[in-house]
Amino acid sequence: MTTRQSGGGRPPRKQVRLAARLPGVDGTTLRSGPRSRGPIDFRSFEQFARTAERGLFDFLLLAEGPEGPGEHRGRTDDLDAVGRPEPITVLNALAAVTDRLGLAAAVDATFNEPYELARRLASLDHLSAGRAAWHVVTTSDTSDTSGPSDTFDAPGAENVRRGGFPDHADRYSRAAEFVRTARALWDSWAPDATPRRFEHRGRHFTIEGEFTVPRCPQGRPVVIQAGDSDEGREFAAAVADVVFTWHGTPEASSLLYADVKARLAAHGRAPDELTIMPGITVVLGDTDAEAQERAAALRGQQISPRTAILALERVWGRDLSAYDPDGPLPGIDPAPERVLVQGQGQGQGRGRGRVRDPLAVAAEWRALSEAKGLSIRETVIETTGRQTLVGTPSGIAAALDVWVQTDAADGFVLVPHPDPGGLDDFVDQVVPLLQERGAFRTEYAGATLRSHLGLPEPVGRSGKVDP
Ligand SMILES: Cc1cc2nc3c(=O)[nH]c(=O)nc-3n(C[C@H](O)[C@H](O)[C@H](O)COP(=O)(O)O)c2cc1C
Repeated sequence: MTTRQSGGGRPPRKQVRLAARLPGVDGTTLRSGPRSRGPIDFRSFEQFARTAERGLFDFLLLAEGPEGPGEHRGRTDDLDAVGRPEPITVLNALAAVTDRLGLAAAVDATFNEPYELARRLASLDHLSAGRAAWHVVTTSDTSDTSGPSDTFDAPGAENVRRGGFPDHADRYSRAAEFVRTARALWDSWAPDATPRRFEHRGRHFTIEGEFTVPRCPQGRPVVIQAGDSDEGREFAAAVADVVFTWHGTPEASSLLYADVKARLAAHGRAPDELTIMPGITVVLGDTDAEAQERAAALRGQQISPRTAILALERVWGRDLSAYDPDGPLPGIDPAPERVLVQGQGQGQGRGRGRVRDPLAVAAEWRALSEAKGLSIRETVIETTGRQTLVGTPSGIAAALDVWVQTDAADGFVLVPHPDPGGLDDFVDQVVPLLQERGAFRTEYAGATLRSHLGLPEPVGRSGKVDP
């Protein structure tokens, strides 16, 4: 949202939105070290949530995918969360140890059902007194290791798939109808707190009855969207309150920002009814050089020799286990077809498959490796990293503020690498500087997530929706 705040005689200033994301299936989080308790321990979630609330963040987002941990030729990826709890359940527990922080869960609109999910989200909204959000995800049917490393893969969705995997457009059409149906259910209680019958007949769902959860404190939980395709952006413009993106440079982000905001008018919405928040990873240091050193050390930890070979095999589509990670890239070309590395069943590792355009990615990697004299591992480190901002707290506060003031973003979803503790430095060192700049709140003004985001409470309607 583009609320502006004036303080200390300064002109009104667009406010930066902040949120934090804890990955589910993942390829970037470092859970090693003496303080790490692993991805299933509630205390890890609690620590993260308390830090985000101390930083006055709008919300904490728990990522999720239908797939199990990323696996390749029978071995689980080094950095994947093996054993992770179901996000909405965790958020219900977090509601009891936080007061103001918004609580957002990624839940797939391809594999769930509106009545059940609407109930679970409305229940979370009641238990948290108005802090629930739903990140509506649809799950990709391909992965692309040249982009973010935690893409979400259909091949891993066998554990929940019913019949064939729907194509891209169908997934979005189901998601749009899913959200409309869920909203009709949330709206189905009359203002005098009596339930009314709902009825929905559509292409994907035909349901009727009475919704069992009373109208929730926010009216409707906040809706977050992240897909980047044309359909994904249209879907966001039609239904989302927040867009979460991976466009991690101001240039890329401002293009997306202008595009998505321009789509709102066709849906009868104003630009500030949708908040756009790129996911960013920040590495801090007392000096720029120290921050760079720390960033390099983190990348080295993330890309072990084994992970480097694995990333290479996903591009080349061949068994490259005999290659030395500290040696040069393979002279042979990637396998041309979309066949996958031999080994498990059809040969595809779960969770992450082959990149979209292997020949182009291989050519890019080779060019980089030759130009800079990089080994396999160094090339993977250089090409798959996602450390958006590396620098001093003041440099980073200034950069974030500029992104927001120039409408390249409305705010950011922080995705820290080390867990736990990855968010503390940002909250302790960068948040106060954003506050000094008059670009970030110094206290929560309201109690609900809608109020943090400046969104009005929606007006309840009848239980009928258009298909
Ligand atoms: C920033 C971002 C975060 C995402 N987070 C999740 C997630 O937590 N779980 C999931 O299953 N899919 C997630 N997705 C996948 C999207 O829901 C969607 O399925 C995918 O991006 C394909 O749609 P598109 O072609 O419109 O981009 C995410 C996508 C993006 C861009």
